[in-house]
Amino acid sequence: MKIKNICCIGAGYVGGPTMAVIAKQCPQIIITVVDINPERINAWNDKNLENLPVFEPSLAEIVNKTRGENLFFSTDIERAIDEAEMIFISVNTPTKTYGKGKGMAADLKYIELCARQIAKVAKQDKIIVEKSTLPVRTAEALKSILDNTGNGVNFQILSNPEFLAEGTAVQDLLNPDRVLIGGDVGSNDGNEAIDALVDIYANWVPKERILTTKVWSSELSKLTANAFLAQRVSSINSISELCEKTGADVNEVAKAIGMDSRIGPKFLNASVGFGGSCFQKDILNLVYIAKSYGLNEVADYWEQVILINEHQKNRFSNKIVSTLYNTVSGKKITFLGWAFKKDTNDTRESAAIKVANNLLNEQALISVYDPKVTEERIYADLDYLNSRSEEENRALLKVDNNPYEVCENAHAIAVLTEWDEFKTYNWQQIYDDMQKPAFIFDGRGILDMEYLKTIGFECYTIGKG
Ligand SMILES: NC(=O)c1ccc[n+]([C@@H]2O[C@H](COP(=O)([O-])OP(=O)(O)OC[C@H]3O[C@@H](n4cnc5c(N)ncnc54)[C@H](O)[C@@H]3O)[C@@H](O)[C@H]2O)c1
Ligand SMILES: O=c1ccn([C@@H]2O[C@H](COP(=O)(O)OP(=O)(O)O[C@H]3O[C@H](CO)[C@@H](O)[C@H](O)[C@H]3O)[C@@H](O)[C@H]2O)c(=O)[nH]1
Repeated sequence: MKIKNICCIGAGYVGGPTMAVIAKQCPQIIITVVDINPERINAWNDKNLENLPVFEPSLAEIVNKTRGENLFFSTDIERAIDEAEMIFISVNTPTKTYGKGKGMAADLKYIELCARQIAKVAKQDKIIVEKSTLPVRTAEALKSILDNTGNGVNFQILSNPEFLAEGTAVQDLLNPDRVLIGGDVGSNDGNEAIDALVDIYANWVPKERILTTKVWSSELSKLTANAFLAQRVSSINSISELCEKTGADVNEVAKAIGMDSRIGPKFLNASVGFGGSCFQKDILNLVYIAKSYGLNEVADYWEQVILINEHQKNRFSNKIVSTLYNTVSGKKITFLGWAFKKDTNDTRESAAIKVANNLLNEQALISVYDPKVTEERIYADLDYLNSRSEEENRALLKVDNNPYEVCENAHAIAVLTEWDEFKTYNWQQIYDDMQKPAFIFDGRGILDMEYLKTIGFECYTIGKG
């Protein structure tokens, strides 16, 4: 079966870039990305490409080329569902904030709403593709809703988890390490559905990189991949603390172990802690699933990855306070970076939020500069914590869009995101305009500390004794 019309429900960080790349690589397929949030859809349709809701290198060029040709963004969800032969579900699956599994399990209410809407509208057979990250065996629940509430049409459910990382989304989508497709491999209809999705990816992904599995393996592989990646970050971060005590250098340790081909060099950058919308949420979900099967040792093992990450963020803010003579009350501390990593405007679970909150609890005055994150977003992140009133957050934390002004009169600078531009600043000028001693805390290990010391900065880098 050759797919000619695709609908993607959810126009977020995954739905938008993923569909833009499929549209670019498959001009023969019409793709409509729909969302319940009209502001998001308007932003995707904005003539000014600067206003797209997701910033990713090269994304605007691809949207510019495909939008209005074979890529469409719309709020008319029913129509898009009706017209599509294949529907990707790419809605958010955040950690539950209420009820059973609160703070651990994935909240599947948005997924269920999608399933019910598809069931209501669909009048012809459809292939449903889970693009969102879901707990293992969600496909079963989806199938039950679709079959029991639908109009008697046949639904095939595939799991096709997305492995793109933000900041490199377009590159990752164009050149994925692998594409994973789980389906009902035991039935003809299941295999036909799998083949239809394989055919789409085969337009640009070499066949040997398209892996087909049972649905459950595919769903669980996504959670497992994120758990392994985050585990590497927590492992090196735990060693960073030991480096600081012993005089070892975490970069040297990372290089030395990474040259072992069994370990490999990637994902060994010590940092102020991992952020992003996925790692924490997906590991908590894995822990919850393990517990729900009574596998307490398995759950405890993975939970430790999160605990080390919390510790690393707290350790960084504690270091700032202790270095600044045990008080930051009334002192200006400048944050360079707020996004959870460079080359994205996404701030979900960014380490900067937790570090800021800790320092605000100590009555610090924080000023933030990030090249891509808006003031509105930064305040929304802080307000969401409910630690203090909105007025207090605005009084204690300021946002500045000039990197030099934001550092003026600061007692300390903290680097929270590894944006490349921070490396090329005129650090002498920044030093001259700061309070003395001028402290700098590099939470990302990107600055040339030897050079900064010659200027006169008092320097701290994570993992350097
Ligand atoms: N962000 C990433 O880098 C990434 C990578 C791989 C996988 N994932 C997974 O992909 C999924 C989506 O993540 P995201 O970052 O794109 O989330 P997001 O919050 O950016 O986007 C989700 C969108 O879905 C919309 N939505 C929710 N319910 C809807 C409904 N019933 N009908 C129509 N639209 C609806 C929301 O309005 C929102 O715009 C999650 O499961 C996530 O774990 C994310
Ligand atoms: O050596 C490293 C590597 C990463 N990080 C941090 O870890 C977080 C996550 O980074 P990254 O994995 O690059 O970005 P994400 O967009 O969160 O991507 C992860 O989460 C996605 C959502 O599930 C998956 O699709 C990707 O494969 C997976 O890498 C960020 O805060 C990074 O700064 C480190 O501190 N040190």
